[in-house]
Amino acid sequence: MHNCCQPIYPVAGIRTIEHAVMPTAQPPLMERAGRASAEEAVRLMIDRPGPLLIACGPGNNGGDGFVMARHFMQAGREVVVAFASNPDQLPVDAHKAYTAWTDAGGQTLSDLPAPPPGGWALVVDALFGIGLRRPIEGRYADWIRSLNALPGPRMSIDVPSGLCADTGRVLGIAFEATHTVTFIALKPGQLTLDGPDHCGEIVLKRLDLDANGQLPAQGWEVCTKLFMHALHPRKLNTHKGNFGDAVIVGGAPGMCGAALLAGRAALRVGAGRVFVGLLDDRGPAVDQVQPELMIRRAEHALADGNAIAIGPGLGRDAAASALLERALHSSATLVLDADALNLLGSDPRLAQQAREREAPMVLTPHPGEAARLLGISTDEIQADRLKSALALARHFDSHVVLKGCGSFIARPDGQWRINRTGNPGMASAGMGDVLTGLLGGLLAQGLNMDDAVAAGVHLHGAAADLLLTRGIGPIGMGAAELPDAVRQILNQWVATPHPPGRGGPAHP
Ligand SMILES: NC(=O)C1=CN([C@@H]2O[C@H](COP(=O)(O)OP(=O)(O)OC[C@H]3O[C@@H](n4cnc5c(N)ncnc54)[C@H](OP(=O)(O)O)[C@@H]3O)[C@@H](O)[C@H]2O)[C@@H](O)CC1
Ligand SMILES: [K+]
Repeated sequence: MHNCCQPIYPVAGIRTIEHAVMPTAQPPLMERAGRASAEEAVRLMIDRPGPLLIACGPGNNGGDGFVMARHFMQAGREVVVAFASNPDQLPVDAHKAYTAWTDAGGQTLSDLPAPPPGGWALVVDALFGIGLRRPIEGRYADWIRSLNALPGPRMSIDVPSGLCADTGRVLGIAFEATHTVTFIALKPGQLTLDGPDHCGEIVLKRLDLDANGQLPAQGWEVCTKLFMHALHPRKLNTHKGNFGDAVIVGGAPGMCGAALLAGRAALRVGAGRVFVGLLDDRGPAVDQVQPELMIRRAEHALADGNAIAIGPGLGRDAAASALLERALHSSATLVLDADALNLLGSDPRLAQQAREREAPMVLTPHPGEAARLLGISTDEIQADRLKSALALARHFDSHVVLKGCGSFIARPDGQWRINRTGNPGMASAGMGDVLTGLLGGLLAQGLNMDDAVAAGVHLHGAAADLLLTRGIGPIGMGAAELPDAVRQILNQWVATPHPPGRGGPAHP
């Protein structure tokens, strides 16, 4: 669990911070970055004798690699540096680092050497960092392919080469790191899409800079500190009326399970009463697993709650559309998911009503639903998930959760968050319905939208992570298994509101 929130900057923000501090920074930032990388490498090489291999590229990322190499050589460790570029074309700082390396007696090889008999103690990728501008091909692609095939730990400096630091897209081919040492601040591309698969464990080295002090961040990592102030231990003198009424609307024929899953999640997150409105006339009158749920016909349920979550298994027929229209005209706080989003994407009139709605609302699309809402392809959504989430939040003037690896929370004012809990066990049917129910249940209890969305998304992933520790998944993890884990985690959080975690600045 992360209990401190880190600011996250796209490349443009990192550049702004660098330019502000570079002229006066002593020691220079590259010296700090190279030393910090060396410190981390030492940790990874405990009990691993033998030389380390550092592959240096044509820019300042390569410069970090030269500084790192120098530190190891001065410490008496054997280092092999591969560098295929013209040193005279290195940028100023990297050229200084190259010269310091060769002045200290270091050499470079223009091609990757064969591994020594006992293998490399560590393979370091200092080819490209935040300056990657186009897909990698030719010699560097061959290098990355060879490096990825080597056994043992693999460390990337700043960003795995080939990974777009802004979007998490692989441009051509990307280094598959087991560890990434990143500088100044986290970057969005490390935390979403293909970023987590390529970064491995991420270690942040701030280089003694206060990024948020230099440039107030728009984006933050979701952590418990963001929302714990809104979750309180229960007083003794309480009753169900203190914890709100959540309404789930959905469950067309063949899809009742989706609405029930959402209802169960709303109960387990603490809603006082949960009503499930089903469209299917022949749907169950009672949920045998969770008989606490009050099941009724969808059109009768809408009036019951202060928070309405509409969409799970809703379908897209005229009855579904009419229910959505009624929900949009209600004064309840709304969660829109699944077919509610598909209806908005296909009916401009409903979309207009959603845009004009004044009461708080959150949309929780997966990439396919987001694509329908914006009238573009799923690939275009995934090409820049942050940009897509922010565009949706602006368009609908509401909070948006763009689900997927590294779910983004976007606000209409351009602020955003990214969540790091969760695991691939969640790539299964019904997980989105559970999130919808969690949000409905938290909003019914009176949490404001910022707190409810951050808490719901974080809790959703943390519950799946708890199941993983019990050997449940990732393969075969079921959405119905999540609500009980949600209850366990939430009660732990409330009992211990400030669990120990990494150090670092608190979110303001
Ligand atoms: N600035 C600072 O103060 C600090 C920076 N730091 C470090 O610097 C890194 C950023 O350095 P950077 O800006 O030099 O970019 P970097 O990632 O080395 O790549 C640029 C080079 O790659 C080339 N190139 C790009 N794409 C390519 C491709 N597909 N295939 C082939 N070539 C390609 C590009 O060539 P060009 O596009 O100009 O032709 C250029 O030569 C940052 O991640 C951190 O590690 C730290 O020391 C802290 C202080
Ligand atoms: K790199």
